[in-house]
Amino acid sequence: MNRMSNFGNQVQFKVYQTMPNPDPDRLPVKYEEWEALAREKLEDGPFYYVAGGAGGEETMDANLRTFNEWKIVPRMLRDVENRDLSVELFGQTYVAPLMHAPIGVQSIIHPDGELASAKASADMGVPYITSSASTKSMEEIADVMGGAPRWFQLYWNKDPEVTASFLKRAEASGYSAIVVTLDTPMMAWREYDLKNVYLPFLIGEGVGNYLTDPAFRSQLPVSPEEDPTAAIMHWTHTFGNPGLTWSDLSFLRKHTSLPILLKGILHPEDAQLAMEHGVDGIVVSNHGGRQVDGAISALDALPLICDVVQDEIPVLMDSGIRRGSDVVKALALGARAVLVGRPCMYGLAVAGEQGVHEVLRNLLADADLTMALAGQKSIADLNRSVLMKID
Ligand SMILES: Cc1cc2nc3c(=O)[nH]c(=O)nc-3n(C[C@H](O)[C@H](O)[C@H](O)COP(=O)(O)O)c2cc1C
Ligand SMILES: CCCCCCC(=O)C(=O)O
Repeated sequence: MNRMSNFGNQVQFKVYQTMPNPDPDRLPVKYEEWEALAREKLEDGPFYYVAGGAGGEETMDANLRTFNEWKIVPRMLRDVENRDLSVELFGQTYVAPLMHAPIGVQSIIHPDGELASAKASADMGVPYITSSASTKSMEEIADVMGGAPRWFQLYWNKDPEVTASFLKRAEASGYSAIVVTLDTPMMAWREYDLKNVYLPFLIGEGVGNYLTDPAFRSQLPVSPEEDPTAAIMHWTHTFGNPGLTWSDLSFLRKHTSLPILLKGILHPEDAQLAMEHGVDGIVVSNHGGRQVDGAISALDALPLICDVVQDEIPVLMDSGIRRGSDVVKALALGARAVLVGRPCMYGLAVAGEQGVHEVLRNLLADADLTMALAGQKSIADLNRSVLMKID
C-alpha cells in the first residue's frame, strides 16, 4: 500500500482515542488554533513579522478568499481504497505534492529555527526549501537533514560573486534545485513592522548564510566577528538587486547545473518569458501577500499561468495553503505541487520541531482524506473538472 494512504487513518484514530478525555496539552488540529497559540507565545514584533502582509493586507486576505470561491465536486464509486499522492519533479519522486516553503529568520520564532523545520520536513519526506535569509547556514541545515530532499532558495545578491558562491555552496551541500525569488528585491511596505519598529535583519537575525560566505566576507573591511554592525549594513546594501532583467538569467545558468525555478511569477506574460529563457519551473506566488498589496491572489493567477505553460515545465504554487482541500484545489487548477508557509511557522512557534511535524502530518492526512472522499485516487487524475467556481 502506498505510504501516503495511511495518513488519514492515523490522524482519525488519534483524534478519536483522545475524544473522551481530551488532553489540554494536546497539539492543535485547526489552523486557526495554531495561529492563536503562536500569538500567545510570540512577542508583537516576531508574531506580526510572520502573520502580517503588505499594506492593507488586501492580497493576503484574497489569497484565502479565492480558495473558498472554488468548490470541489466529489465523485462516487471510483475505488479509492489505495491512493497515490506521490509526484515526480526533475527526475525525483517525492512522497506527496507538498513542500516546506522557503522562510527566512526562523530564529525569531523558535531558538532551533530552520534546523527544527528542516528535521521535521525530512522526517515526513517533505522537501525543505532553505531560504537564503536563514539564520543557520545552508550547510548546517543540510547536515541535520541527512539524505532527505532539499532545495535552495536564492535571493539574488547585488554582488555576482556572492550569488555564484551561494549556488556553488548549495550544490556542494546536496540541494537538488534552485528556487530564485524574484518578488523581493526589497522589503515591501509592511505596516505592522513599521508600527512595531521591527526588522529582524537589523539585529543580525537571518544573515547566517551571508556571514559564513567566503565571497561576502571578502567584501568586508573587517570580519563580522570584529564589526557585526558593518557586516549587517553591507548586507542591507547588497541583499537585493532591483536592477535585474530577464537577460541576467543566463548568469545563473552559467553557475549551476541544477534545475532553476522562478518564484513570484503572477503574470502569464512572465510565465511565457520564463519558458523562453529556459527556466525549469515556476512557482506562482505573491509571497503570502507580503510584497505587492493589491496584487492578484495566487490561486487566481494559477490557471492563467497554466494555460500559457501547457505542461511544458512544472508549475508550483503557494500563498494561502491552509488545509488539505486547498492542496487538492491548487493541484486541480494545474499546480504540480504546493509550498506551505505560515502554517509551518505557527507549528514551529508552538512546539518547535514537533509542531512543524504535526502541521505537515495533519495537512498530508487531510489532503489524502479529501482526495479519497472526492473520489480521486491519484494526483495525476486531478483536473479542473473536479472543481466549480462560485462567485
Ligand atoms: C516569516 C516569513 C518569511 C519568509 N521568508 C521568505 C524567504 O526568505 N524567501 C522566500 O522566497 N520567501 C519567503 N517567504 C514567503 C514564503 O516562501 C511563501 O511564499 C509564503 O509564506 C506563502 O504564503 P502563506 O504563508 O500565506 O501560505 C516568507 C514568508 C514568511 C511568512
Ligand atoms: C530585506 C528583505 C528580506 C526578506 C527576507 C525574508 C522574506 O522574504 C520575508 O517575506 O520576510
